[in-house]
This record gives sequence, C-alpha cells and structure tokens, in this order.
Amino acid sequence: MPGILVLATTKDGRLTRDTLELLTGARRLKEKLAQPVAAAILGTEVGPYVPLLFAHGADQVYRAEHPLLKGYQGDAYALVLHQICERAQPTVVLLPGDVMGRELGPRLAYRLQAAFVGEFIDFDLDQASRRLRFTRSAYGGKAVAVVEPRANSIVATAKLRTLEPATQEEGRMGEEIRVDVALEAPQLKTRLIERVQEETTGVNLGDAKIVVSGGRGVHGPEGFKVLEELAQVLRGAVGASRAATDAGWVPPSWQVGQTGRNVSPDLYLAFGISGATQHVAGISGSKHIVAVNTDPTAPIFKVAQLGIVEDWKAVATSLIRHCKELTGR
Ligand SMILES: Cc1cc2nc3c(=O)[nH]c(=O)nc-3n(C[C@H](O)[C@H](O)[C@H](O)COP(=O)(O)OP(=O)(O)OC[C@H]3O[C@@H](n4cnc5c(N)ncnc54)[C@H](O)[C@@H]3O)c2cc1C
Repeated sequence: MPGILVLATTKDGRLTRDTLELLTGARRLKEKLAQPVAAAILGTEVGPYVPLLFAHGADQVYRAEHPLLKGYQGDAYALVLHQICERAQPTVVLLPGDVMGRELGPRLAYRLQAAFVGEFIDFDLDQASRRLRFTRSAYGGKAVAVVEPRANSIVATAKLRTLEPATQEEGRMGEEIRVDVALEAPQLKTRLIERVQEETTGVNLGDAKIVVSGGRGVHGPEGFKVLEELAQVLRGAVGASRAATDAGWVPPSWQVGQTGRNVSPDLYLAFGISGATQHVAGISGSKHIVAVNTDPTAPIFKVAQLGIVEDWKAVATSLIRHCKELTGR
C-alpha cells in the first residue's frame, strides 16, 4: 500500500528532533491522504530506535543495517533509500531540510522519477484536484511560493523548526521490516576520510528554548563574550547574524537565517541586529522576539513583540545582573 516515508536520523542515542518534526508532517499527511506512515532507519545497530519510531507515529519501520551505513555517506544512503522506496512505493518521502536532505532529495527524486520540493514550510491537499500543495518561502522570506507537484510521487525536504516535534504515545506498536541491504564498497563513488565534530559547549542552537543573538551592532568578538555569558545564565544558546559570522567574530555555524540555521525558541533575543529579511527568515518560528537596537526605525522592531531602543551592552549586562540575582546562578 502506498504511504508516507520519513528518513529517521539519530544522535547521541536518541531520535533527532528533525526526525520528530518530520513525523509530525507525516502524521498530518496521513490524515489528508489516508495512507500509513513509514520510517526508514539506516545504520549499523538501529534496533533500539524502532519502538521509538512506532511510539512517535510510524506504522511501519524499514530497518536497514550494514557496515557501510555507519555514519552518513551520500552514495550509500541514496542507494539504500532507493531500495527501500522501491519496496515501500511511497507517495511522499520526507527528508530533513539540512545538508543531508539537500544532497539526498534531488538524487532520490531522480532515481524515483518523482517531483522534488525543497524546504517546504507548510502543505495542504487541494480538494478539487486532490493534489498536495506545498508552501515554500521565496525571495529570502519576502514572498511565499505555492507548488503543486504533478508527479505521482514526491520527495520533499521540510524546512527545519517549522513543524513541532511529534508527541510520544507509549506502547504504540507497528510493523518492523528488515531490509536486505544490497550495498558493496565499489558502488560508493566517494569515501569519507574524516569526520570533524565542531566543539560545542552548552545548549545546541537548533534545540534551544532561549537564543541570544548578536549582529554587527555588537561591534566585535568581545561583545559576543557578553552574549555568551547571558546565554549561559539563561541556559540558552548563542546565535548571530551573517554580518557577525562573515566578520569572523563567531563561527559560521552560529549564523541564523536564510543561509544559516532556522531556530524556533520560546524566546529570541536580538542584540544589534537590523532585521534583514534573510535574518528574519530563520527566526519566524520563535514564540517571542525581543529586539535591542539603537535605531528606532530598524526593521527588526516590526517582527519583535518587545522592542528596546537602547545600546545593546547596557541591556545585556543589566539582564545578566538581574538574572543572576533571580536565579542565583
Ligand atoms: C543571499 C543572501 C543570504 C543571506 N543570508 C543571511 C542569513 O542567513 N542570516 C543573516 O543574518 N543575514 C543573511 N544575509 C545578510 C543580510 O542581508 C544582512 O546583511 C545581515 O543580516 C545584516 O546583519 P546585521 O543585522 O548584524 O547588520 P546590520 O544590518 O549592519 O545591522 C546592525 C544593527 O545594529 C544596530 N546597532 C549599532 N550599534 C548598536 C548598539 N550599540 N546597540 C544596539 N544596536 C546597535 C544598528 O542600528 C543596526 O540596525 C544574507 C544576504 C544575502 C544576499
């Protein structure tokens, strides 16, 4: 039976938040298309994740284990996902809108002769045509595009942090399908030589409930030390505008926005950030935005629920002091 297939990924012994977001999308699709949700999990010892996938809404789990699937490798993943799709015959394949999804999506769509939709932020079923319509952000968030794929199968990447993570239902069961992986080393055109993990401390930017971000108005790397202290007191993560990352004040991985990370915290604090559309595109999932800027006409104030026209440092240091008093940290 055709269905919806989600690629599941794991980190530190858990399903990633990206996977849980995709499962939310798949469950919504299930309601619209009346088709089951399947998840594909690839790796070496992925058995423990199967019940978790059932608990988060998967009706079937395709379990593919092979030594060459240890860690992500594009060629291997594309080949095995294709094998799974040939067996599952999904109507829609959902992949995360990250570097992996951007690589795998078009490759898989080509192999399946499916339509490809990149980084959708929403979707609906057109009642008249009974076709899915995907909404994507366009022109750096200035417009939206609605795409109606005409192919019978669709491969789509979901823009991360636009869907809520799927909730867990203890004891929910499903069907586990062991995949007989046909994969030989010579099939892989590239070889992973080394994996370099960026050193990070504190809370992960993508998962943070509070993000403290700085822009060009922070005037240098020293300013970010103050923002790091504030983030630490608030148990949040530090982000940055592209102006700050391009200047080399902080690592590129801290960049928030259209060409950086999407964040969806409960609270986004923007210090010395003007609010260019490309930056705002990455923070639209935030529940509350507070902006501090000396320019009362800065566009960031249009998207902020609370705007403070003030020097960023005066506000940040005062916040650190008060939060320390309140929390005793
Ligand atoms: C294709 C493309 C993709 C892009 N992708 C991204 C992206 O992913 N993320 C991103 O951020 N940008 C992105 N950009 C760049 C974006 O257009 C802006 O140039 C960038 O976001 C500006 O960063 P900023 O707000 O820090 O700097 P500015 O626009 O220079 O703003 C600095 C702000 O600081 C304020 N300020 C100055 N001094 C103080 C002070 N003492 N206290 C408080 N406020 C002060 C100023 O009033 C000003 O509003 C992209 C651009 C392009 C063309």
